[in-house]
Amino acid sequence: MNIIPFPARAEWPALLARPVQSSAQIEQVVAPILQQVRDQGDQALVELAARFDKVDLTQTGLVVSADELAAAESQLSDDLKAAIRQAYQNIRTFHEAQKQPVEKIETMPGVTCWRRSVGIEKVGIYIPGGTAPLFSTVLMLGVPAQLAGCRQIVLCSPSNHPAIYYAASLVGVTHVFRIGGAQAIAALAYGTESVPQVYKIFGPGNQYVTAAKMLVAKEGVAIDMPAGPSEVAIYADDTAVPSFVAADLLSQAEHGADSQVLLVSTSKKLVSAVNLVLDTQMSRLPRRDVAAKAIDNSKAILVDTADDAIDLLNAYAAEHLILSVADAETVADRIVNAGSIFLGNYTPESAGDYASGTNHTLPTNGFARAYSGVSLDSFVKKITVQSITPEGLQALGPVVEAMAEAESLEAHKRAVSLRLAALAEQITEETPNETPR
Ligand SMILES: NC(=O)c1ccc[n+]([C@@H]2O[C@H](COP(=O)([O-])OP(=O)(O)OC[C@H]3O[C@@H](n4cnc5c(N)ncnc54)[C@H](O)[C@@H]3O)[C@@H](O)[C@H]2O)c1
Ligand SMILES: N[C@H](CO)Cc1c[nH]c[nH+]1
Ligand SMILES: [Zn+2]
Repeated sequence: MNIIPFPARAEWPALLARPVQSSAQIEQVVAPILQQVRDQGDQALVELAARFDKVDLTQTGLVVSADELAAAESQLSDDLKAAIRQAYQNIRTFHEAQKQPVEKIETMPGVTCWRRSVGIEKVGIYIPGGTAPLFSTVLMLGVPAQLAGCRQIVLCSPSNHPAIYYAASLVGVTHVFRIGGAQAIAALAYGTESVPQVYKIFGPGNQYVTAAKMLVAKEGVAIDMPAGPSEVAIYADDTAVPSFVAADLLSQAEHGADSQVLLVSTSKKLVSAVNLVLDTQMSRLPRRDVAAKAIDNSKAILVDTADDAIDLLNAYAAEHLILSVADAETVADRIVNAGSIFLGNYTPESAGDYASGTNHTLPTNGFARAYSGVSLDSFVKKITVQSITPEGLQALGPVVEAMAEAESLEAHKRAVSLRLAALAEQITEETPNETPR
């Protein structure tokens, strides 16, 4: 990996930029795909699958049948099924704990407000499968969808790996389609003869998938967030183990040539040791060509102080941030921009990718400055409810009347005034006339 001395702040934006195509370039490819699916529906999906995925959907069909889903179980080893079930359980436990009890709040006597969480009725989950069948993503999206009570969970993936189908059954997916890329996002956004239109689209994917999500979001379909090519930043000092650091860097580099990894350290010795093992480890990877390209896009940055490292990491806003430093928890408290943080030498990023319980669908390309990763909340809407007693309205009404009048919204004011007048009349009727003696 290229070793770079601590750069001047003016150089940070260029240095920390991800190796992705510009949005204008990628939209030129993706926009016509979206339009084709919108115009031609299923026929476009068949044509685009042949062009980009080299599959003939007229032979296999677009829809994955209930029988195919059920057959997946017998195609997996018992060990893999047990691992998937354990991951399912951990992810479920972590996401279930995100449920919040309904709390009714009295803002004034007689004025009560609360929020109800309601699962989004129809959601689409995209499962990447171009270069690797990411069945772990089925758990990451399906578990919170299931816990939220989403009624329709529509899964699209270009991969037909049985583990995707096995995990889909575990999380209660309702529809499965053999489609990938921008065309799958378009099908979920607009609907086709076979694919139901959904209200919100979730899931990671390559640059085409991510650009398609961003484009359909402009047209009113909700999306989780931009979750593009994977990345990791590692902040390591002399307490880090070079072979662990190298393995963590390669774990995200092997996702794709457009991935990026970053090593930040105050120790030249550590960086050199990591670089040495990195080459050896990389040469043994089946996906070494992909990883090597990602490593070419990557950097090791030498910093003078911990403060510089923390500033740089906050500016980078990594999808994943590993802190392999002596005081990892203290450093973590000072991180304000990251998708997910991994503390200490024995918390590999892969644990979060598969099975610790946290969600691996995370913002990339600096979007962690403003977005969170997927959680249970991503799959629910919060509906606010309020209830006001007559006494409550007598106290609150004049506040609303004064504000409505100042905004020149007479009907708003009247909606309160009429009720206050009716209450005043009732009170007069109910009060017995006092006869003077
Ligand atoms: N941020 C996250 O949370 C997260 C999680 C998991 C994976 N990822 C990332 O997801 C990505 C998965 O990418 P992938 O490619 O393996 O699978 P993918 O399923 O995202 O994309 C494959 C699809 O891309 C389309 N495609 C390929 N080349 C194209 C072209 N030239 N023009 C138009 N469309 C084209 C094809 O239709 C294909 O089906 C990786 O970059 C990985 O790092 C991110
Ligand atoms: N690292 C990916 C998120 O960027 C998630 C993943 C799935 N499988 C392996 N890794
Ligand atoms: Zn990964």
